[in-house]
Amino acid sequence: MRTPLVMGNWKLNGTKESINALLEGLAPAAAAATGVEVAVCPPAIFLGQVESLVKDGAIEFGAQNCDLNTAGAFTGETSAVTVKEFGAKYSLVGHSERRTLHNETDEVVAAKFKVIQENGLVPVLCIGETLEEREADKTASVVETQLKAVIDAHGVASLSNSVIAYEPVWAIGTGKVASKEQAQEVHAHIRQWLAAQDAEVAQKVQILYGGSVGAATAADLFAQADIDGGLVGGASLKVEDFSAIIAAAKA
Ligand SMILES: O=C(CO)COP(=O)(O)O
Repeated sequence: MRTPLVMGNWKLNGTKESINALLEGLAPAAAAATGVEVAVCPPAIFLGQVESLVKDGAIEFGAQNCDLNTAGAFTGETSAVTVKEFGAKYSLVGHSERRTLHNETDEVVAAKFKVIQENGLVPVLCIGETLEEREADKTASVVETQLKAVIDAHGVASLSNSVIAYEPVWAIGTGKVASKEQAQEVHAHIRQWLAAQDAEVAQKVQILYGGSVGAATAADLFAQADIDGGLVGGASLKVEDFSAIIAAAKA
């Protein structure tokens, strides 16, 4: 059995005050969600603040991105070593906004995946197709290529200590959530494709769905056989919505 994981990606949002309020507000839902892991990924500058606010362990946290380098003359970057030092468990890698806005190729994503893992963090590998790719019937090949970049570089076993987040680009921030059937179809494909290479890894790895997950859609999505939770953007910034999404992950 895979543990359900509900993770908030706060992107470039939050103030000291709003993050205090958000974590305080989420505490009851996180505490009530036995058997569900809850995590948040704040902007890196807030990692220390989040660390000091989640001491009871009901909420884990992670970075949204780490640099390829862990120290040195890399102005403006975030080191996986530092993220780990602040007590984080996870780092996202390959989010579509990084791929698009920061030109992160599959090769860069694969290299970052390794740096994150080598420094004791669990990479959350984000993959997914654009609308154009979906309409051209390329969804399966796009996600396979994105996974293959990591497998070719580091072996399929490297995925056993990671999380995969399927985030169709057309569903991110658009309010157009994939239907439960659409999402399950891709999740099942990912798991079958992985199983052909390593059955154990395929059974173990959590595959999260991301893209306009909301309080109204979460339960149906999370009930699908191959959907192990969610990576939630906008709705994770609202106590009421994210609390309902956390509750929806409880079997
Ligand atoms: O990008 C996402 C999470 O990483 C999804 O964002 P939204 O939930 O705002 O669509």
